[in-house]
Amino acid sequence: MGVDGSNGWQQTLECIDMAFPDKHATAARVREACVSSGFFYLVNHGVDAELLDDVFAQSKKFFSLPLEEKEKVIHDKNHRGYTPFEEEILDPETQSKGDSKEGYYVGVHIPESDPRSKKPLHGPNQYPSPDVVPGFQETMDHYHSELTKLSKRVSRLIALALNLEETYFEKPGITDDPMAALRLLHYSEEKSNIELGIYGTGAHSDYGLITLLATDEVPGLQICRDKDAVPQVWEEVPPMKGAYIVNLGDMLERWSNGLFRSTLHRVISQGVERYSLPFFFEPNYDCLVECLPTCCSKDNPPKYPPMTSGEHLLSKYQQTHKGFDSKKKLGHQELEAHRNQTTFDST
Ligand SMILES: O=C(O)CCC(=O)C(=O)O
Ligand SMILES: [Fe+2]
Repeated sequence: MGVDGSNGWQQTLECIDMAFPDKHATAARVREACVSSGFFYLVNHGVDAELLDDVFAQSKKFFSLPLEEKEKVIHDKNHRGYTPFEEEILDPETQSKGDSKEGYYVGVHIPESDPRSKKPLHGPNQYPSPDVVPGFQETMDHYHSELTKLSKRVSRLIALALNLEETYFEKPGITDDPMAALRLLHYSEEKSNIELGIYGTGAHSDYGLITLLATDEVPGLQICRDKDAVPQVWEEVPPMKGAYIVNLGDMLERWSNGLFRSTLHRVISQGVERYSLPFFFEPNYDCLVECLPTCCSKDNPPKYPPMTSGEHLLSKYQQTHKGFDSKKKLGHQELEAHRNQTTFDST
């Protein structure tokens, strides 16, 4: 194993060109990628390069503020706002301390007056004061809306790749009220050390439908195609300027009965600062995720029990973030009642 923790070899990931005119040919390549690694690059995606540069610039500005300023927008009960260094620990069994990164969540802005704001993880966004980071809110809201549109376009390719109708994931109840979250990430200069359990981001798979990740040009992301291999083989995913790195979340793995992979990944920091922007596109809170009829049969029964998107996200956030407690929002009984309602609604 190399000093950086990689195993020194690498297979190139698929690079999907969104401008390619034959969508069925593109979907076939997406299928290959989803089955073999659960990761692919995305180019010609239509997101304005200047907008992306602005988001990185605003993110740098925010993270360079003094801690006391950042703590004014510390993450709230809906998981919006600032998460300090080491607050998150994605792989507690392997890590000796939290991830060497700080973050900032921007979700779908739902005003308190909207009844949906009563649901866990739903509510207004937090933003730093415009006097402190001018233009932050406008830039982030614009980028969030562009990435929501792009995620829907990618979900169409994924639907075709699963032999479903193109708009399957856009049907009412699935992603028409998505829990889409943009996260700004800043990794410190702390060099990762596998022996000591110090990681930029501990090994994990993402939780939802898809993640669209933009990174700066500093390497560090690694994937492990087979989490059960002994020893695990980690491959680097080099940064590609202007491209997104798309990866699949747990919910897609469950929908597809394990055919499409939600692959383990981590960040090994090289001793230099790094900035990245994952955009997590998650189904509606109440969406029931269960094996698609086209992905199971008598010989291939469903491998996972059904669950709702909201339940999965809440349990993951509780496992990985020190300060997260969604029960602050709903009383336990209300949460139970809400769950029962959810299950009833979506069957
Ligand atoms: O920073 C990166 O490159 C990856 C971050 C990541 O995997 C995540 O936030 O889920
Ligand atoms: Fe991730």
